[in-house]
Amino acid sequence: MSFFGKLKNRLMKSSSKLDEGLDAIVQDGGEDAASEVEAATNQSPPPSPPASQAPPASDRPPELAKSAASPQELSHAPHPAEPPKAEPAKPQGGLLGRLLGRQAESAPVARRVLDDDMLEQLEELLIASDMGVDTALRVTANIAEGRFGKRLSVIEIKQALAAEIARVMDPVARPLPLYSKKPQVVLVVGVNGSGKTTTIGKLASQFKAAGKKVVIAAGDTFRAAAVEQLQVWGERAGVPVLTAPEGSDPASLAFDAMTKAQAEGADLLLIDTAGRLQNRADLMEELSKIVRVIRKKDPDAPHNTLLVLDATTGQNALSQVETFRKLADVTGLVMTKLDGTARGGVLVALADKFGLPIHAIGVGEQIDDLAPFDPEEFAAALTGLAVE
Ligand SMILES: Nc1nc2c(ncn2[C@@H]2O[C@H](COP(=O)(O)OP(=O)(O)OP(=O)(O)O)[C@@H](O)[C@H]2O)c(=O)[nH]1
Repeated sequence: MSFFGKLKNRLMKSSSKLDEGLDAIVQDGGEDAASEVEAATNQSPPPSPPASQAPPASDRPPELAKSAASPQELSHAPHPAEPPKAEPAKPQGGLLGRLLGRQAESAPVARRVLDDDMLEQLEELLIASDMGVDTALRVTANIAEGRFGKRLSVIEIKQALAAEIARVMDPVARPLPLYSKKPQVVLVVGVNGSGKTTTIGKLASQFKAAGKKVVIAAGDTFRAAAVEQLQVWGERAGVPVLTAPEGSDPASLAFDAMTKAQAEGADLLLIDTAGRLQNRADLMEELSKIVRVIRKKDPDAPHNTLLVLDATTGQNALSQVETFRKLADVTGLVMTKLDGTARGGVLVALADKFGLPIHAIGVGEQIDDLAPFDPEEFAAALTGLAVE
């Protein structure tokens, strides 16, 4: 199954929440437009990205190019600002109905005038989906522009919402940059349980599969279980994992790993770190010592500092970004566990508030459940617009 298919299926909780909420908002104060011949389905194509911001297909990583809608599909998609064209209803009356020349009436499509009341309900729905107050207000204000006072169907609102979400997310959708520098050092930070180890395993395996030589340093030396878990991932990926005795200095392990990676001509060195936020001063010192030590070997290292966030923590992810930006020079984000959470909206809030690159998202525990972040796919999946 394509990653888009997985994303769509696994974001069901978030999208069904928005789906149902939008349905309820339109029904509440909506009028049935039974006279309009329009297919009552939410299976419309994903909205086209805003023309000014859509990246050319050639700029996308191959994984995304594969899963994104084809140019033909996109060219058939209605512009988010325009209501979709009415499609002739298919005869549904069954054999007898057709023999008798009768057709089932096409299901009526509810519409509602976009007024202040409806905008307020929309804001509340977006806030409930973890988009945060500021972002929810901005998104609804932009949806209202050019549509205020118009009668909208659920599909039209979803298309407008998806287009707006994609517009917010587009500037932050950046795959992990790869440099010619060897080894490229990637420091991975985040609270315990956010998915650092799993993300390192997935990244290692994907880069290895792409022909890169990868070394992993199990820098959370305080948790034997974390080290063991990383070893399992390393074995799976066929990547060496450097470990140190429990309780030993992670900076010294990072130094050894850097030495090994340089000696072996590795392309990538992934360094896991501890995530104990209980004592921020200790953690800050630990992280800055790792950085100091690896800079003795390469003054530009680490080349990336990835903050791994767990989507199920919702708004808490925002405060984690604030905290870790103080502890380390965070250069990009990875959001894990987007599967099975109703809190996917937090990614929109993160993009809107911090503008940090979102390099990848995780939608499961398997090795291939990590992919570059695609704003249009995400927006379509989150709003429930996506189709196979
Ligand atoms: N459903 C789902 N689970 C995930 C995802 N990423 C990680 N997990 C699970 O989340 C749990 C914690 O992940 P870890 O990778 O151990 O997190 P960590 O940040 O390394 O945690 P510590 O080792 O405690 O520091 C594990 O059970 C993973 O299998 C994801 O994208 N989706």
